[in-house]
Amino acid sequence: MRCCSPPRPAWVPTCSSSTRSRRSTGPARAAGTGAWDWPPWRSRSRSRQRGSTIPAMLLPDAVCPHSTASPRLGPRAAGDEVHRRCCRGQPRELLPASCPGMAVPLGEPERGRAGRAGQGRTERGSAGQDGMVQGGAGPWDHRIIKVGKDPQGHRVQPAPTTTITPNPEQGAWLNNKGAWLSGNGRGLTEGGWLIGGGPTPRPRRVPLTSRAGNGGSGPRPLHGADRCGAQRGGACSALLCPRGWGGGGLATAPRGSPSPPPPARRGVPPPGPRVPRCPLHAPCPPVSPTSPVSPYPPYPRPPCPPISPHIPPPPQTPCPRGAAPPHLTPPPPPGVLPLSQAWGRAPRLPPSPLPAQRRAFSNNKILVELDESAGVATMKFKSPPVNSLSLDFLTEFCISLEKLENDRACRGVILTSAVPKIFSSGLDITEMCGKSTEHYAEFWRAVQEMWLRLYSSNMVTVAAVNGSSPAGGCLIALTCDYRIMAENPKFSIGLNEAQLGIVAPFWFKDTFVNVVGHRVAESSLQLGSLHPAPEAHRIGLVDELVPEEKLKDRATAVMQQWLALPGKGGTSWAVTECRNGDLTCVGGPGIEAGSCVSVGTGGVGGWEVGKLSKAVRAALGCEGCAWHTAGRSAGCAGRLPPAQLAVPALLSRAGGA
Ligand SMILES: CCCCCCCCCCC/C=C/C(=O)SCCNC(=O)CCNC(=O)[C@H](O)C(C)(C)COP(=O)(O)OP(=O)(O)OC[C@H]1O[C@@H](n2cnc3c(N)ncnc32)[C@H](O)[C@@H]1OP(=O)(O)O
Repeated sequence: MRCCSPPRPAWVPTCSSSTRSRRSTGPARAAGTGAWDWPPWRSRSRSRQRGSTIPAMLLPDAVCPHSTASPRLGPRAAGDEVHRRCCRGQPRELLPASCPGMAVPLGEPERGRAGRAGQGRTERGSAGQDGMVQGGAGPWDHRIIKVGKDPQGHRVQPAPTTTITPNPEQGAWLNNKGAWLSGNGRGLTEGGWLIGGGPTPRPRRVPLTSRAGNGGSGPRPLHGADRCGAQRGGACSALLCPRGWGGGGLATAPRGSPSPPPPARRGVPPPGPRVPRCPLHAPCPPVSPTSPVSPYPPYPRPPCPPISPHIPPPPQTPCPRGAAPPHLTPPPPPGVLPLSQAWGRAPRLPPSPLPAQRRAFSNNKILVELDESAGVATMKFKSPPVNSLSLDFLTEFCISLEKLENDRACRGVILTSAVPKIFSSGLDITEMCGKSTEHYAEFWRAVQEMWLRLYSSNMVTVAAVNGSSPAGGCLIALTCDYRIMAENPKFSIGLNEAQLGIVAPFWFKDTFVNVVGHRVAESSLQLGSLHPAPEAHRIGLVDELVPEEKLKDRATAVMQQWLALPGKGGTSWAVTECRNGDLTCVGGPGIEAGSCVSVGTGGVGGWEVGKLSKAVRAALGCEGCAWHTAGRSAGCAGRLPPAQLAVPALLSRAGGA
C-alpha cells in the first residue's frame, strides 16, 4: 500500500517507472533504507548537470514518517496527527486504510484540496518535474500522473491521479476534483497538465453539485473561506491554505484564459464571464489571526500585503501587466505562432521603461522587497537577535518563498539579513528541547520544508551572507545557487553541529558535500568547523567575497548574470528537438527554420529542459539540437497548441525519462 509521502508529496509522480534527476549525493537512499527523515523526491536544476536520477516514490506506509506505522515518530497520537495533516494533500486512493486522513468525511478534503490547487497553491513543480501522461481509451479517460505549471505559469499541484469526465452541457471537461479542463481530447490540459492516452481503471463521474473546488484554470475566489481546509474542518496548513497567504495581492491570479467557465455549485450563483484578473487588483481578504486546525502553532498570520499605490484601482481596470507591448515580442517565423499567442496568453513583460515597480511585503520575521522591473526579490531576515530558525521563522520563510514562486514578476531571490553581523544562527535551539513530540515533528518538518522549497526553487537564489552563518544558517546559504559573503573575517560560516554534540543530518551533509567536495566536507563536519569568511572562500564554501557595503550590488549583479541565462530563474523553454523528429517544427529565434521541433515546457508541466533534451537526444539520437527560450511567462503561459505537443510520443520514445 502506498502511503502519503512526507510533507509535500502530492506532486510526486505516481508512476513508479518515472525518474527524476537530483543531486548526485542526495539522499535517495532514504527510500531504500527506510530512513524517513527527509522526503527524497525533489529535483534541482543543477542536478541535471550531474545526471543522476532517483525513482519517484511515495513512501510506503511503514516508512512514512507520519504514519502510525512509523516506529520512529513516537506515540501513536503524534503520528496520527501529522499523518492526518500531511495526507490531506494526497488523493484518497493513495491513502492507506490506516491513514487517519481517511477518517475525514468524503467530500470535505476534496473541497479543500481542489480549492487549494485552484488557488494557485503551489508545489515546487520545478522545471524538472514532468508532465508525464497516462491516457485513456476514450477521450475522457485519462490520468495525469505528473505535475508542472499551469498555463499562467503558476506551479500547481493537481492530484497525481486524476480522472476526467466530459461535461457536454458546457462543452468542456471536468476532472474528479471539479477542475475545469480545456482542450480537445488529444491535448487536454488541466491547469497546464497535458493529458492523454491510456485507460483509466475506474473513470468516475462526479456530480456537478459536488464539484466544489476548482483546481483548474477556471476563476475562483482567491481567498474563499470555503476553499480553506480549516473552514471545512479538515486539516489546514498555513502553507497549504490559501488564507495562509495573508493576502493574494502578490499571489496567484490567472490572467486571460481560454478555459471555460467553472461549474455552478448548488446554492452558489454561477460566476459571470471570465475576466482576466490582475493579482494586484485582487481584493485583500479577511484573514483570521489564527487557524484552529493549522498544523502550525497559532501565530499571527502575516497581514495582507499592501497594494502598491501606483497600481490604480478599480479591479475592472485592464491589468497593466496583462499584455505585452507588441514591439517586445519578437516576430515568429512565417506560419508559426509565437508561444505567447498560441494559447492567447500574454508573455512576461521584459523590463519596463517606466519607473521601477517595487513591492514589498513583510511578516514578523522576514521582509520581502520585490523589484518587478528586475524580476528580483530580496528576502531580508529580520528576526533579532540572531535570526534563529524558529518554527515561525521557517513557516514565514516558506510562505514568502512560495509567494514569490507564484509571482510571475519574480525570477530571482536574494537572501540576506537585516540583522547586523548575523546572517542566521541556524536552527533555533529553543525549539529543540523541552517541547512536545508533536512540536518536534512539526519543527523538523518545517526545517525540511524550508530546505526543500529553497533547494528546488525555480527562481535563481543568491545568498548574500552578511554575517555569521552557523549550522542551519549555513544550510540556507548552501541551498542557494550562489553564495557571496561579506569579506569580514569575523564572520564565519559552516556546519558546526559537531561542536554542539549533534550530528548534521545527512541532507545537510549532502548539500555541503555538493558545494565543497567530499574531503573538505568530511573534515569540516567532523571538526564542526566554522570557517571565517576568507577560509570559507578558499574552500569553496562561498563563491566570492566582497566588502560588506558592496554585497548588495554584487548580489544584484550576479543575479542579473544568472537571469540572463536561459533556463534559469523559472525561465521556461521551448525545447527544440530535433532533425527528423516527428514533432511539428516551429522554429524560433536562433533555430534553423524547418530543422527543429518545439515543445513548450509550460505545456507539458515543466519539463526540466536539460533532462528532456538529454532524454530526447538519447531516444532520437539527434545532434545539434538548439534551445529556444521563450521567457518565463511566455513559455509557461504561451503553450503550443495541443496538436503540436506530441509529448506522449516524445515521452514514449524517450522512455518516459
Ligand atoms: C527538534 C527536532 C528534532 C531533530 C533534532 C535533531 C538535531 C539535529 C539537528 C541538526 C541540525 C542543527 C542545526 C542547527 O542549526 S543547530 C544551531 C546551531 N547554531 C549555533 O550553534 C549558533 C550558536 N550561536 C552563536 O554562535 C552566536 O550566538 C552567534 C554567532 C550566532 C551570534 O553571536 P553574538 O555574540 O552576536 O550573540 P550571542 O551569542 O550573545 O546570542 C544572542 C542571543 O541569541 C541566542 N542564540 C544564539 N544562537 C541561537 C540559536 N541557534 N537558537 C536560539 N537562540 C540562539 C543566544 O542564546 C543569545 O540569547 P540571550 O541573549 O537570551 O542569551
